[in-house]
Amino acid sequence: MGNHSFIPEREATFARLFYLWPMQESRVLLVDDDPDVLLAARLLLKRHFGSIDIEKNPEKLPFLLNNSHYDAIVLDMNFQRDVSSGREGFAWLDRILDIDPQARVVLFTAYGDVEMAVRAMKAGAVDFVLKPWQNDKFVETIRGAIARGESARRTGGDERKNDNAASAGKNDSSRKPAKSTAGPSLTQSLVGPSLRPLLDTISRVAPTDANMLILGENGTGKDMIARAIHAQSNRRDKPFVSVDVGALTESLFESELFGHVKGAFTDAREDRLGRFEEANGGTLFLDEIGNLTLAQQARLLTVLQQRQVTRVGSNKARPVDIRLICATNVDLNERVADRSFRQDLLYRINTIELVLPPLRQRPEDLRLLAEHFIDRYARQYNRPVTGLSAALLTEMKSYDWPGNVRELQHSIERAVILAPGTILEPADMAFRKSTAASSPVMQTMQLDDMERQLIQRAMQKHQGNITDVARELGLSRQALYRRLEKFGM
Ligand SMILES: Nc1ncnc2c1ncn2[C@@H]1O[C@H](COP(=O)(O)OP(=O)(O)OP(=O)(O)O)[C@@H](O)[C@H]1O
Repeated sequence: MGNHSFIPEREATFARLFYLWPMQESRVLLVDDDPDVLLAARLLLKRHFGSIDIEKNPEKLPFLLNNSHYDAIVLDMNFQRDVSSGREGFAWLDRILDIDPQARVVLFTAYGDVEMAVRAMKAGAVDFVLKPWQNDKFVETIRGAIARGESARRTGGDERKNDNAASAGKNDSSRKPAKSTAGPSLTQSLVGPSLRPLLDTISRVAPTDANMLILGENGTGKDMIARAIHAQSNRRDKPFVSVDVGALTESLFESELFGHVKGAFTDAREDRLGRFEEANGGTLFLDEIGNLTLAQQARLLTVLQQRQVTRVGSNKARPVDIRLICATNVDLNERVADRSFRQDLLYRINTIELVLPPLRQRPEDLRLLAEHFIDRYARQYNRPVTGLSAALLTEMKSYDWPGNVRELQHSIERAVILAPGTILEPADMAFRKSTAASSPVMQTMQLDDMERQLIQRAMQKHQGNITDVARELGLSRQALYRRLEKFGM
């Protein structure tokens, strides 16, 4: 168990990575509207990477990316002090990936809760860094991001897109219709004995055009299941288009889904196909459907009923032929009961419902999943890791995996890169603090705990100066006061 020489060995492994990927030649771009953050981060990263560019204004991103190549981009989530939703960060992340789908973006956030991190990864970021940061962790994260990019370049692919196509559509922010990457062999990549009955159901319902609703927590494999359905359907040679509707802002929703014509609004410089039309003849996968506003639900319902879309700024309706698959991690029946989700929309999308249990409820899948990821990352990073110890498996079984398979995958990836031996041991894996957070109450407690610690640290650092603490944490002063009160500080 306790490997006390862990830290020096980790360092040794870093040295190996350093050798494999010459970080001294790497270029990193930091984008944050706080000049203090920029300066401090540059000071730190300068010692480890070739050159560090800093930029206060995210509007400059297109110019910078079109004129320089960066091996990693560190992007702030919240550019307006009072906003903690990360929306702006997500919008800029999308923009970066539109310009360069291979870009390695690490998001910076004071709100490093599990959900935000998971969303960030899903939206195409390779990692995230919590503010205030820990120096070694920050450097390690950037290093990992660069190393992965380098490795993907060498193997001629992007591992985000090779994720058995699971997150490819989401990460591929280029506007090209996501090609039907979900080949017939895909279901074989869905690892886990507990999934067998689900896969049997899929093979029966996939060839029908029935609308499907996939339910499950973040990271349980909903996207993979959607692709497996498409791969076994009669539409398999047509596009599979995946849209994270939960991440679309109110203003983007319509033009993203239904398209727009030139001149429809200021930025509409040319006609643009919406996702419905891109998916024509194929499958449209709408993820995070539970997050739609009532107005968005009404617009979506109309399109589904009429089976035609009208691009923003046009009055011509165009027919669309799509098979619809939706997914969500929220309880839609509860939403219907509290009237935040339309019952008629639910009935239209849930002809067949599939439920993906959280990873903590299927411990029998852990070993195979872990071995699957070890095999994959050992090959990808050319590391000699071949398996995991019984002790590690036991520990994995007692952990509750709040980020589900995605969290397991990322933990194994890191462990494979950093492990000193050929068999992964408990000391090689970074489990989140609590191992018993299966109830929502426990999860809230963890987040509260994390938040309290962040505030405490910032208060110490700025000797109780509320303005400085609020600025560092990306909070308004009022929001900070509310939290101080909540934590009795
Ligand atoms: N059964 C599985 N076998 C192999 N890999 C899996 C499996 N389930 C999930 N994964 C991997 O876990 C990651 C997350 O899966 P996926 O994106 O499908 O989850 P999701 O439920 O759609 O997540 P979200 O709710 O955040 O959109 C992917 O990289 C995928 O490759």
